[in-house]
Amino acid sequence: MIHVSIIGATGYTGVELVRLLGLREDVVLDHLTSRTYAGQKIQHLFPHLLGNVDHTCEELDLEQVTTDSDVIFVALPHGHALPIAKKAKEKGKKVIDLGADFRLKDAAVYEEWYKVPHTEPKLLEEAVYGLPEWDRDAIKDATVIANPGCFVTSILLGLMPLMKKKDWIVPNSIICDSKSGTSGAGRAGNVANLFTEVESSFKAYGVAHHRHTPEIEQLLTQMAGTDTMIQFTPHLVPMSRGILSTIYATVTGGHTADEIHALFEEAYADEPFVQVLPAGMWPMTKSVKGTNNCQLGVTYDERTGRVIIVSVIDNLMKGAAGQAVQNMNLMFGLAETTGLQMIGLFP
Ligand SMILES: NC(=O)C1=CN([C@@H]2O[C@H](COP(=O)(O)OP(=O)(O)OC[C@H]3O[C@@H](n4cnc5c(N)ncnc54)[C@H](OP(=O)(O)O)[C@@H]3O)[C@@H](O)[C@H]2O)C=CC1
Ligand SMILES: CC(=O)N[C@@H](CCC(=O)OP(=O)(O)O)C(=O)O
Repeated sequence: MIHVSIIGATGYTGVELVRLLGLREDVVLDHLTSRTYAGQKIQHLFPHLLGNVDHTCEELDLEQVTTDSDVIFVALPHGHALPIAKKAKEKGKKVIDLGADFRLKDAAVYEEWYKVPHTEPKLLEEAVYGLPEWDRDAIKDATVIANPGCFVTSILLGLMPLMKKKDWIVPNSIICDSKSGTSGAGRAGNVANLFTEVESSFKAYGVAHHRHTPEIEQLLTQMAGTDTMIQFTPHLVPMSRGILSTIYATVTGGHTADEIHALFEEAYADEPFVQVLPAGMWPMTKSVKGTNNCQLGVTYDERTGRVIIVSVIDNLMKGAAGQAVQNMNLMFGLAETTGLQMIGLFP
């Protein structure tokens, strides 16, 4: 049995973790924490859990949580995972942080983009970036996992086969244009995410300064082995879940559309959660809703010399809770797909 606590269980990613873990026979949910809803039953706050998860939300008692649980999922705003990971490490327990506190390897870069001091530089050094398709062996041995950002996951999976080839694309030619549903912004009240503001509308935000930019560049640089800079623009679209990223890059000479498509098919042939669509097919967010899947469409435009990749994920699943559970499975020596194999909803 794996003993689990979820810190921030009443947020969108926290409650998605409850959905994924609540009925697993190999998992015991010890503590579900929330400041606002402490003392209330989670199934009354979220009726989709009725009859399945009978826990009452609690204030965080860090001593208790790190005594009782083998692994602690932290689903809090950035900055808040640092003391939790410190205590868990002292007690020999594992942490999976869904936020950004352990993603950027350089504490100064984290402080510049997130505007909070990084108080755990040693843990940051030890933390493993939790993208299984990139380095699942490192995840198996990790004690602190930095679960990747949602936009970041869609973009990294879209570019990884090409980056690993080192010289198939011009590194600084990459443009990532991403669209997210509003659950990406979390559950906390915010005027910009009101139905009246979002409905029938579509807008760009964070243009030229979104905080996922350094995270994407850090991983692409590792994959390619050369400094890589990208242009990243996120957009907000009126849907609850889902991310669609359209990625463009200039291809170096001599590669054909068939060759590039074959590269993607081969790279992901054994990956349980990445599906490369047949040439000429393009993915849609609806196909991955509620699943841990990433679907990719890819082509090469010989006229412009650019590769075009379209990548879709569910931001709360492969972009957050699903990927976090995939990481937990790896850390505990389970089949990576445990509790995560599902077909999407349609329509
Ligand atoms: N939404 C998404 O698609 C994704 C989110 N993430 C990351 O996951 C983390 C959680 O995101 P999400 O679930 O969307 O966020 P939500 O805003 O939906 O939930 C946040 C949770 O944290 C608690 N919380 C909020 N503020 C504080 C605080 N100051 N101190 C302690 N607890 C607090 C809230 O409950 P209460 O206030 O009652 O304590 C709530 O349970 C964030 O770091 C986010 O960046 C990562 C990938 C995708
Ligand atoms: C639509 C929306 O607002 N999305 C969020 C990104 C999702 C998120 O929570 O950020 P992390 O993945 O880094 O944790 C944003 O742009 O800030």
